[in-house]
Amino acid sequence: MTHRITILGATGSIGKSTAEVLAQHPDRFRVTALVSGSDVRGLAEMAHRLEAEFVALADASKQKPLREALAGSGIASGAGPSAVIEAVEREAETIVAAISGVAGLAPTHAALKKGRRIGLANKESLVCAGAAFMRDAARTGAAILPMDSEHNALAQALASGHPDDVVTMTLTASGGPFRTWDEARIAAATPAQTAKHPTYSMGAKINVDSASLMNKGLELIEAHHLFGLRPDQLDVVVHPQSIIHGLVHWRDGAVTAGLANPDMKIPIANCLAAERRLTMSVPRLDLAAIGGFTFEAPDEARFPCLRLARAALAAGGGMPAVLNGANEVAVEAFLSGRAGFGDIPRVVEETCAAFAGQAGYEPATVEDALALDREARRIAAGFLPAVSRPAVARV
Ligand SMILES: NC(=O)C1=CN([C@@H]2O[C@H](COP(=O)(O)OP(=O)(O)OC[C@H]3O[C@@H](n4cnc5c(N)ncnc54)[C@H](OP(=O)(O)O)[C@@H]3O)[C@@H](O)[C@H]2O)C=CC1
Ligand SMILES: CC(=O)[C@@H](O)[C@H](O)COP(=O)(O)O
Ligand SMILES: [Mn+2]
Repeated sequence: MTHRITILGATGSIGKSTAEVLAQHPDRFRVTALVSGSDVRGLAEMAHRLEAEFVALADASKQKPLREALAGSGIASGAGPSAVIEAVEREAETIVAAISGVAGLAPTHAALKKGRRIGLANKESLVCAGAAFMRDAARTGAAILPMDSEHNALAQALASGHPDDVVTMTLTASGGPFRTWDEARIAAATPAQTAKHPTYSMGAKINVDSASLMNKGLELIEAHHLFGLRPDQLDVVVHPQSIIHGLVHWRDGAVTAGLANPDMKIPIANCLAAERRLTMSVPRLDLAAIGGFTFEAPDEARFPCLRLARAALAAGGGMPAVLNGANEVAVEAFLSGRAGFGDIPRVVEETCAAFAGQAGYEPATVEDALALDREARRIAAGFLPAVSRPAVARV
């Protein structure tokens, strides 16, 4: 039977890697729908290539150019929030959730409410609304398949034993492009420098998160929700080679690790497979060629975002949503030149402190979590560096 796939975030790094996996199995998969933000040309080109049934852009102003780009193809299209929901609700066996940031939460949640199988790359959905999201998944029967490389490796390692026998889990971090830099150099880093990830080619936002180690903090929160472990059962080790992605430590002292070359096609293929694994044309892991693995403890003094994320996880309730919203505001400002790299942890810390009085508040629904996200963004924007205004000239 052909397996129908919908990709949310189709024109991004994960979306393109998913298309490469599908291209290796043209008889097995069919594309129901593709969704992106505003990239008309990229989406139309992909829709033609993958013979999608329907495409949607979140940007409602792009309806006309999208229709023109698809003219004569027979591919239906729409633009704006209702078109995105239409894409999600069309019949498909698996939805790949790969929109960047909390913008992915509402469409992913709409897929979850339909009880779909979800390949979840969009970690921000779980960070913002993890408890409500997982509760709704259990209620609707939606299967959440971890696509993030560490969580995918952990899910595979976990399958070798009983979940009640897990003592701890370790997530590995590449350490990012600034792993060996001193504090002052990190604080002055530029967007172009964050784009030089040592082991993966990824989108701009996750590149910044990886460079600040916020990505690993978000992943601890993601693991907490996916695997139901307490914060003290989750830790991080820096492993610059990105070959070991996650380790499960069992009660008898054994450790099961998930290894693979750093290539997102591998976890994506794992999520798209059914009972049997997909055959993938990817380079085989060659340990002798790699030569050695190294490990370091993460340095939370140089990378305070990891400490802040751990604190938000420990605080629980809505604090991870606040952390995530503040981080998105600060990262956006950094990427557009309105803030420095060193402003990111400061804005996140000040925003989390501003919400300390509401530490016990747990958003009961995804909508409540989104409301908290909006409020956190409003507060975080006030902590961004003041826009420099030209001095009034003497007349
Ligand atoms: N890249 C990677 O290797 C990994 C990524 N992830 C996670 O996967 C997610 C995607 O990352 P990545 O692929 O790198 O990101 P990219 O920036 O490369 O791609 C983001 C995608 O989301 C789309 N998009 C942005 N805003 C909206 C919106 N409001 N509505 C609909 N679509 C939107 C973009 O469309 P457009 O092009 O039109 O702007 C694009 O297709 C993130 O949550 C990230 O943390 C997890 C593990 C690894
Ligand atoms: C590929 C993937 O899963 C990313 O989330 C990756 O983890 C980023 O690398 P870092 O380990 O540098 O955060
Ligand atoms: Mn990851």
